[in-house]
Amino acid sequence: MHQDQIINKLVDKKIITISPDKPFTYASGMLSPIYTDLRLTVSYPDLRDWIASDLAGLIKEKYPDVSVIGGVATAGIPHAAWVADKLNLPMIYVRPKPKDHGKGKQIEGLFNNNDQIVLIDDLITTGGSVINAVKATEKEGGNVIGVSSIFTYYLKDTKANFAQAKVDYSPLLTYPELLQKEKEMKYITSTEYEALKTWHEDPWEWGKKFQ
Ligand SMILES: O=P(O)(O)OC[C@H]1O[C@H](OP(=O)(O)OP(=O)(O)O)[C@H](O)[C@@H]1O
Ligand SMILES: O=C(O)c1cc(=O)[nH]c(=O)[nH]1
Repeated sequence: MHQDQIINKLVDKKIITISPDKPFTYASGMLSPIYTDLRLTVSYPDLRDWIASDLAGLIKEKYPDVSVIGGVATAGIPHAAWVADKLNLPMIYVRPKPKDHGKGKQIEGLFNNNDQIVLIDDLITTGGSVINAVKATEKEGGNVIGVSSIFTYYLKDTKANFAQAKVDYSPLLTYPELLQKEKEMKYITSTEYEALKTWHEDPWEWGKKFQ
C-alpha cells in the first residue's frame, strides 16, 4: 500500500487545495473549504501507478469474483482503465446520461448477465454520480457487486445514500484519514484542522453562511 506516498504527493502537487473564505462548489451544489482535483493525477506516472496498484489490490481483496471493471465518466475512466489493466480484466465505462447521437449508449464496452462488475469513480462526495452509474448499469442487465474510489469525503449523507441504494462501497482513502495524516505531517495548522472537521460534521449547514 502507498497511502503515505499518495497523500504526500496530493498535497505537494496542490491536488488538494484549501480555501475556507472562498468556498468551492461541488457537483451536488454543496459548498466546501476543500477541493481535491484528482483529474490532475493522470499527469504523474508514479502517483497514478500507486493509485492503480492500491485500487487493484483493494478490489481483488473485497470483490475476489470481479470480472469487469467500470469507469464513471469522466474522471473515473482513466483510473478504471489502469486498474483493469493491472487485473487483466475487461473494462466498461458509464456516461452520466445516454449519448444523444451515434448509438445513443450510456454504457460503452461489453458485459453479460453473469459478469460481476465493480465501478470506479475518482472521488465520492454524496455518491450521487456513482449511484446513478450503478442504476444505469443495472438497467442494462449488469450485476454491480460494488463500487470503489480513490478518495471519499465519507459524509453522513454518503453512507446513508449507499445504504438506501443497497450498493456496497470500498474507498481507498477517506477524508478523516487524510485530515489526520495532514495534521500529523503538519501540512495544515490546528485551526485549519478544526475548520475542516467542522465542515465535515455538517457541510450543508457550513455552506449556509455564504448564501
Ligand atoms: O459523489 P458526488 O456528489 O456525485 O460527487 C463526486 C463526483 O463529482 C465529480 O465529477 P464531476 O461531476 O465534476 O464530473 P467529471 O468527472 O466529468 O469531472 C467527481 O469526479 C465525481 O464523479
Ligand atoms: O463533489 C465534487 O463535485 C467534488 C469534490 C472535490 O473535492 N473534487 C472534485 O473534483 N469534485
